[in-house]
Amino acid sequence: MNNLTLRQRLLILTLLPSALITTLLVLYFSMTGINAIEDQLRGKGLATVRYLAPVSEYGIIAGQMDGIYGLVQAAMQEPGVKAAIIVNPKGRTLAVSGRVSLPAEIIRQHLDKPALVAETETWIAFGAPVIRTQSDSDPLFDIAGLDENPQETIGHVFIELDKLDLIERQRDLILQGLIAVLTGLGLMGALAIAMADQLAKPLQRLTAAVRQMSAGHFGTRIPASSSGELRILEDGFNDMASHIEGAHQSMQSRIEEATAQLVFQARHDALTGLVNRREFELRLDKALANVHAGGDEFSVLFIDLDRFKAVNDACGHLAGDELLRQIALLLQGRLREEDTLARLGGDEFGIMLANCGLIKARQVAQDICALSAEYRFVWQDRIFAIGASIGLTPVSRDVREIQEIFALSDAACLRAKELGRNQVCEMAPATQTERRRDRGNWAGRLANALSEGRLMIEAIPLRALQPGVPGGPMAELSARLNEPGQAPVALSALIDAAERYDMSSSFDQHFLDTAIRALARANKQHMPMTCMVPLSRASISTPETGDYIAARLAEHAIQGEGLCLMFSEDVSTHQTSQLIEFSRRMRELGCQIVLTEFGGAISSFTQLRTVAPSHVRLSQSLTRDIGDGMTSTALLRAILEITGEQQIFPIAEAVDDTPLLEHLHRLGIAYARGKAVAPREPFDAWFEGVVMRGSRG
Ligand SMILES: Nc1nc2c(ncn2[C@@H]2O[C@H](COP(=O)(O)OP(=O)(O)OP(=O)(O)O)[C@@H](O)[C@H]2O)c(=O)[nH]1
Repeated sequence: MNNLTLRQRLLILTLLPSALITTLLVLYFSMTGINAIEDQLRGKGLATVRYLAPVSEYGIIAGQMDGIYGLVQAAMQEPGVKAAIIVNPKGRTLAVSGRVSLPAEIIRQHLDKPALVAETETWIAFGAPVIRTQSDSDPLFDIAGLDENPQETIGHVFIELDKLDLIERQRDLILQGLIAVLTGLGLMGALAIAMADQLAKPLQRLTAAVRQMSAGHFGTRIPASSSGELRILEDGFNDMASHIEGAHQSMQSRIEEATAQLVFQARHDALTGLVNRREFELRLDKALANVHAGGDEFSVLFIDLDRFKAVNDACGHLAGDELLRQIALLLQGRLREEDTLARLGGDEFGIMLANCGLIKARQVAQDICALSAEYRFVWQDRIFAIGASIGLTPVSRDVREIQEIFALSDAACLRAKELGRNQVCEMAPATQTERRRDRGNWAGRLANALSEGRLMIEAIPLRALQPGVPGGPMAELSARLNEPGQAPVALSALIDAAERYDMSSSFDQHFLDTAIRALARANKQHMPMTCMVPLSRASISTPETGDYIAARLAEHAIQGEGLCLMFSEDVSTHQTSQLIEFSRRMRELGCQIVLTEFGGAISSFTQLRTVAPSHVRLSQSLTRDIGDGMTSTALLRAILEITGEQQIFPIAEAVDDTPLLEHLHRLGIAYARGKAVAPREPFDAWFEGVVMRGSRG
């Protein structure tokens, strides 16, 4: 019963009792009808013999066989009579008509009065005595003995009635009963269905509408077509649905607004509203792919403002921010719609000049130089002159990946600074021949640096800002290539070169060896220590990296505890499955994973679940504007909440001044690194001084 719908239940409840009552009533009336027909037949039989007996008297007494025969013939004319017999007192037949079924012993029996004498399924027989009655004429006939016995039985009459007619009528009666039952049931069924529909249909509509609503179709409404309480329910549902839909729509639009804002923030710089470095990289990537596909070549400008720090130092960061905003407008004014202007960080801007060769790009860069030189920044009663050092790179098919554009433009910009600022320097991508030569050069330089120990490993110390986070000496490993007579080469350029010339694994192994050796020594002395080792993209893809780490840990008989392997968020986005597998293996060894550049994009949050890092190093774009940037603070708070729930420690980088450090501490950031924490130093010096002797930090 529980599985039945409301309509079915209503139908059962109304139909079942009425069907029962109708059937009983019809049965009762049919049975009464059948009995009446039987009584009628009996009455008719008795009446016939009652009539036949006296009229036969004279014929029997007078022995007029013709008369008696005439009587039985006449009886046969009655409808339903199948046989008629007149017998003498001894049962001998005097006259008979029809097909007699009565047995002889019944015919021979003596009857006192008219009675039913026999009955089968197909016929019924009645008999009556023929009694001699005294009449006025009797003495004339002088029949002997009449006086003495006036009630003498002088014979019997019998008639047999056919019951077929009776059966037929009974059958008709039952059939009529059945028809009555079925008609009644049909009518009641139709009535019950109409009633059930009237009640159940609106309720079914309501149920379906509630289901639709709970499935998220908030526009669902039902026709308010019922009356009474059902109408109140329908109207109430529609009102409720309207309210829910309204609330949902306003919530949805707020979510969409917030999402759009987040997406915008993830792609734009909060201070200037320009696209940020990440978005700039994406657009460069797209444009480069287009060049490789035969599309237009383009040019890239890297701009580093000159003497910007002086504004900050003299008038504070608010003034510096205002200057950055004004410069953004100044630059934008010189560009076309199809060009992209981005703030890459600090006082650095990037420009992608669409469909623009070297000559045209040179002109734009010169114009920007001139504009920047002419520009004056006025803050309160002070006026500042700044300038722009610009690195220009024309991008052709010779460029293989955007890292090359960054390296070339960076180097060109640096050169412009070195040559006296406010000027344009160009760096064209290497041709195939130059590349081969360069490869030889770099490969040799890196190989020599590794074998001759000229690759200086440095420690960038970290400080725990919160009381509850794991403490102890902690440092991120970095490297610098020191070659005689050459400017030192920074880590990013080294990693770039190592990746480009397939030397990543030797490079990474050098880092790993340094860290694992130090961890083993610290372990022996029971000194706590954490080393964060940056690994290249290539290391993720090869299982050999995991094997190498496992082998080195085993060789020094230590667990991976204290060894944190660092990957940029970019690696985790593009090589997610490899990173998941790698981090699983590392966790088995007791090592931890650090994701860097975290929070620059929404995709970062997905990595938290898949990669399950122990630490995240926050994107500089999040902490740079923290002093006055409400958005960054809000974003940081959101990140802290999410990472806090998952026991992931956030690290802030480039923390160069004490106010920022204090601000981060107040916000709840777990660790910080930068000039305000401790300067970078050779790893060995840090290890001996901070870890082994505990003299600093
Ligand atoms: N006001 C403000 N200052 C910033 C922001 N981001 C970075 N800075 C500061 O900008 C300065 C950039 O340093 P530099 O490029 O060495 O300064 P500079 O005076 O332009 O030096 P040159 O490029 O050698 O001429 C640093 O002092 C940063 O602290 C920011 O968003 N707002």
